Amino acid sequence: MRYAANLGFLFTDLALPDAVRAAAQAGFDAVECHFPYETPVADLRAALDETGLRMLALNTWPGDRDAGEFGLCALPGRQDDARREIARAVDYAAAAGMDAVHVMAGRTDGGEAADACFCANLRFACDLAAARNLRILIEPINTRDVPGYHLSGTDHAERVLDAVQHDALGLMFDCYHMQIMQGDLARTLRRLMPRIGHVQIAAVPDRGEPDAGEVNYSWLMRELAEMGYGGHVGAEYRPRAGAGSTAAGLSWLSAFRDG
Ligand SMILES: O=C(O)[C@H](O)C(=O)CO
Ligand SMILES: [Mg+2]
Repeated sequence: MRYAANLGFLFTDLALPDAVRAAAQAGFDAVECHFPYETPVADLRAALDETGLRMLALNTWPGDRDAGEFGLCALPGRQDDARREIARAVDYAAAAGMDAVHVMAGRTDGGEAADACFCANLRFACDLAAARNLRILIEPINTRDVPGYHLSGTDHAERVLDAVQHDALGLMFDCYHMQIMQGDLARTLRRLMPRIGHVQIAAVPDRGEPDAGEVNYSWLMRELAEMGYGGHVGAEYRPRAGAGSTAAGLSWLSAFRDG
């Protein structure tokens, strides 16, 4: 299995280009990020070119997090803001040579208006992304960490994928969120494999290094390979000893690879 360092949580004591270099030094096969927008894309490209790593994906802008926003794309009445941020994310991802954009839904009342808004913005995003040879990802996020998040389970994600019906649209299956919300990870991954665009892991319940907690990821990664998943697995966890100690907590990487 190939592993990507999620630089939204790993090596965050470093500027993004240097975090890319640290991830390469640590032996990751790729990187992914959350919100790179303050980093000039030329600086990021230079680090990616220098290390030979690909940056797999970024997130659309979450909005005003101090005001409780965590995504704009399912918020009725915010279509202009959402589509501006989708366009910005697609432009940045294309310029950085990425594969995908994770379109963040946001906190809503969960009603039909929010879902219609989300699907319309996803169609906009998929058309924009497909023209740049990018994919769009949607990710169910657990409502214990993010109360009210519009997309929090795979049944709803499947309804959205069915409603949007676009080849560019895929499911980002974050095992941390899905273990909290619904469990049954292996069977759900196997059933949804044709629709999976990316997989992420972190320990449950503390979201730390994945070689601890209630999920046996060493076993699950072997199952994922057997299912035929050919993508990277995103290590999207918070190092227990702090971001400055990311490298010290990477014993799981070689252990998982050695199977
Ligand atoms: O938090 C997550 O798991 C998502 O992948 C994300 O990046 C939202 O910031
Ligand atoms: Mg995630």
